[in-house]
Amino acid sequence: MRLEAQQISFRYGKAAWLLKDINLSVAQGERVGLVGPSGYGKSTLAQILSGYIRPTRGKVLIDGSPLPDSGYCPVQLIYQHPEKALNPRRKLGDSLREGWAPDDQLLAAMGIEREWLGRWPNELSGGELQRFCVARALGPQTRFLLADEMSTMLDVITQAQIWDIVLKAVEERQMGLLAVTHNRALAERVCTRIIDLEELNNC
Ligand SMILES: Nc1ncnc2c1ncn2[C@@H]1O[C@H](COP(=O)(O)OP(=O)(O)OP(=O)(O)O)[C@@H](O)[C@H]1O
Repeated sequence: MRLEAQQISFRYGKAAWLLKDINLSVAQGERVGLVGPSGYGKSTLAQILSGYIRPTRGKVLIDGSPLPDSGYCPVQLIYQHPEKALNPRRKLGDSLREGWAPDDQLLAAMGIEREWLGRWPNELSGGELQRFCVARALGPQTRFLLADEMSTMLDVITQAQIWDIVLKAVEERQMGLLAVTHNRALAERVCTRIIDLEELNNC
């Protein structure tokens, strides 16, 4: 199984081109780091690869077919800002179970307390919310996980716990991982290959 960006170009409205003729591919079981300076379009590319925004030109393919228009997307994006990824009008337990129902073992491993499931998103810290977003993205149909600065806002111990869970899931289920980060040391530690967006982009 392979996630591919073919000749992706993107601009926000009439602004200058942000991404031009990007080609990249992530294979099943591969862990790829996407690095590059701030503002170069890493998050935008991650949103294109997971189907949240459509490229101005080019295609995103999973095993040669476009991403599904509806239903559970096999490419799951974990945003840098969990508060933007959760519906403020849904209790956390309902948001968590949108795509699948994580078991108690995973919730405990993620440090998610049962009592939090009945709370609203504004009643938890950013780090606590991010644990929900990670758990939600690890559904059984996930084939590719895109982690956009997933752990930046977490303390060092929680960062390590969450990366440990994610890397175990990636390994056990042979998912592909694309980790967007400013932190080259982190990319070198967790990834099998590193792509620099500055080199990939033809703007
Ligand atoms: N919704 C939007 N509308 C217009 N411009 C946007 C939008 N989102 C991002 N941009 C602009 O696109 C550019 C790329 O943003 P993006 O977040 O993709 O970069 P990034 O490489 O992930 O940055 P960082 O490393 O700082 O998170 C920035 O100049 C940003 O201001």
